[in-house]
Amino acid sequence: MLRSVLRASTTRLGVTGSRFCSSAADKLVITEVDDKTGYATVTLNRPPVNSLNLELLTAISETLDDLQNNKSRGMILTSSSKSVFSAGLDIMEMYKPKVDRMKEFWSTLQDVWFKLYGSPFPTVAAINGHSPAGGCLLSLCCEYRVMCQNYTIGLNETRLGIVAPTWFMASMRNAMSRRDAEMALTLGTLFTTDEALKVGLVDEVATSKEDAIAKATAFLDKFKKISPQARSMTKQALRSKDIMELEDNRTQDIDLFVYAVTQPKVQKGLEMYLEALKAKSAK
Ligand SMILES: CC/C=C\C/C=C\CCCC/C=C/C(=O)SCCNC(=O)CCNC(=O)[C@H](O)C(C)(C)COP(=O)(O)OP(=O)(O)OC[C@H]1O[C@@H](n2cnc3c(N)ncnc32)[C@H](O)[C@@H]1OP(=O)(O)O
Repeated sequence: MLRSVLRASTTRLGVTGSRFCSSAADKLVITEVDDKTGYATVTLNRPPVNSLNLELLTAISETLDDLQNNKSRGMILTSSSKSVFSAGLDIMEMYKPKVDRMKEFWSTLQDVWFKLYGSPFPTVAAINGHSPAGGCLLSLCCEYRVMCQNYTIGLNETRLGIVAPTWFMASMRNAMSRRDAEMALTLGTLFTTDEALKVGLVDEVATSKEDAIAKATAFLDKFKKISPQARSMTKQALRSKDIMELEDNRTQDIDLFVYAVTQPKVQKGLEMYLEALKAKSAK
């Protein structure tokens, strides 16, 4: 039985909420902990497409802190949308940006990556909708991915004329073969669910969100008889090279992001992309 709500994270207005004080629908991230298993289901809740702006990233980051502080037994990451897991980074954070906010935005994305990619507790993404770019990154940070049928997933940055940072690339390389990752990253491939299964970008296919959560739970159950400490030390050792690489280059990575995104050519590209998205949604 799910009991809500472990932590009421940042609201859509960007104000930190308190425990149990307002309805889950107001929260950017909803955390529910199963009494029996101790697993937390973390639901991204920023309609319409869970695009990752500063406030949503802050809420995710705070949620990950809470789970770690509460010695979580496992986390399932999913979405409240019926058709989108996450549309990736909120393009409005990069289009005509204010530099200070942009730096905070990127630094918070780095925090989320450190906390999720390096989390001591086991993590699964129940991908119940499209998952391009930053959405794909969130799922790649998890140890296991279960994806519902008939959606798309991938790091499609090159299709937008931008370059995925090296730590995005490392996260993909950790899940699939180097060769497939190189092809996927250079082409900016958005895989269908079945294609993603074939290349190992996802581990299982589900018929519904409920089925995805059930399969995610079954994955977490596999660790019941494994020492949590031995498990987390093994995971962190395997991922430590990627983590240290970004730790050593955090500031340069932020500077490079600001430099790249503020280039007139990139701004023009983002403008055209936004226009195309708006025109599509207006149809
Ligand atoms: C070395 C460094 C070098 C260079 C550095 C440069 C850059 C740094 C790297 C940055 C890495 C970037 C990562 C990213 O995540 S970029 C974002 C990429 N995302 C996408 O391409 C997805 C775009 N969205 C879609 O394809 C569809 O929306 C989606 C997810 C399939 C859902 O489709 P649908 O349900 O039909 O919904 P709509 O398309 O109608 O969208 C509804 C509504 O949302 C707006 N929207 C969608 N996606 C975004 C987004 N990512 N950001 C902001 N807004 C978004 C869309 O415009 C609609 O708005 P409207 O007002 O018209 O309702």
